[in-house]
Amino acid sequence: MNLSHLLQAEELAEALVEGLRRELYLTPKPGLVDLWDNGSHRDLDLEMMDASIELIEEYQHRLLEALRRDAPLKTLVAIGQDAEVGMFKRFGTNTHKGAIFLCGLLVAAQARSGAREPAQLSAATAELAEEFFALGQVPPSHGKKVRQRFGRGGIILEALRGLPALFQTALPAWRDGIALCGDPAEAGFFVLARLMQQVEDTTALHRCGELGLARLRQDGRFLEAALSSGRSVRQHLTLLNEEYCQMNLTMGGVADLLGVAFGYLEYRGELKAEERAQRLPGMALPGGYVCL
Ligand SMILES: CC(C)(COP(=O)(O)OP(=O)(O)OC[C@H]1O[C@@H](n2cnc3c(N)ncnc32)[C@H](O[C@H]2O[C@H](COP(=O)(O)OP(=O)(O)OP(=O)(O)O)[C@@H](O)[C@H]2O)[C@@H]1O)[C@@H](O)C(=O)NCCC(=O)NCCS
Ligand SMILES: Nc1ncnc2[nH]cnc12
Repeated sequence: MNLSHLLQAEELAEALVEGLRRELYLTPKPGLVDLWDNGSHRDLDLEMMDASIELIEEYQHRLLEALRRDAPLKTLVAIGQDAEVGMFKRFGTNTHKGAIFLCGLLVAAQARSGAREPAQLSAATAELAEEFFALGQVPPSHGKKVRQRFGRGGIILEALRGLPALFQTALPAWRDGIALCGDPAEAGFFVLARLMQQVEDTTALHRCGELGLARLRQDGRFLEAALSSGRSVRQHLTLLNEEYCQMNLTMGGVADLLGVAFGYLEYRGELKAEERAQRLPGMALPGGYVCL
């Protein structure tokens, strides 16, 4: 394995873990676990999600170690599957199932390709995903049921297309959000709003069917419009959270992609640069995350 590619992959892995934390602490988020509540998740809480991110950090170390010794793809897959099983055993539920896969794919694609630009990494990710899915069957899952029932692609199509939600939705959304709101914290919500409009979230579909997905789209559009016109969205997000809890609606796929997007922006130096420019106060949260 090329040493400089490997170093890039190590940096990316570290940034992705940071990104997942940033997603978790972004508050308020409808239906999702955040600093204020557990959203529509009776089986999750903040402490558990924090511990789950630590588990992803350990998983990334194992993955990087395998990449260092040029292990074949089937070994990387086994490490990912092991992390997935370990997560379920430890927490009794799926905390970051999508994130394990997305982070593993991105880190391995970065190590393989040494991609410098998003478009290159997207292409390398698509290529790796194709090899990955050619290796074997995905076990029965909520996502599988949803793909069969609603004909939606979920995380698998997302990966095979080279993560357009990250490279074509979230990255431009961050830059648009910064240009419009001039504030990294608000720009984070801007990314959330765009992802809600674009992602075929199989968690939302599994829980609430097409109506659930349509609801994400509609609320994402409203949020984007509100943020674009400079309105504060906090109160509205809090109301949405109450409604999502009543409907049992959530958006685990959007959450994972948001975390991965924050991580990738961090890796590219775009996130910290904006925060420094704004001189955001370091909060009493690990890593100085911002709670709105
Ligand atoms: C390929 C696999 C990841 C399997 O995917 P599949 O879709 O078949 O399985 P799911 O169980 O549905 O898991 C996919 C998770 O991905 C997230 N997600 C959903 N939609 C999208 C999307 N459009 N784009 C990206 N990501 C998406 C989502 O994860 C989040 O939600 C989780 C909670 O989901 P769920 O368990 O359904 O939740 P509840 O409704 O709460 O369930 P109940 O408690 O009510 O029962 C949460 O964990 C978030 O992370 C989907 O869950 C995979 O199996 C695989 O092959 N893995 C290989 C291992 C690996 O990573 N290898 C290394 C790669 S090199
Ligand atoms: N904040 C969050 N709440 C619920 N599920 C998630 N999966 C990833 N992040 C999540």
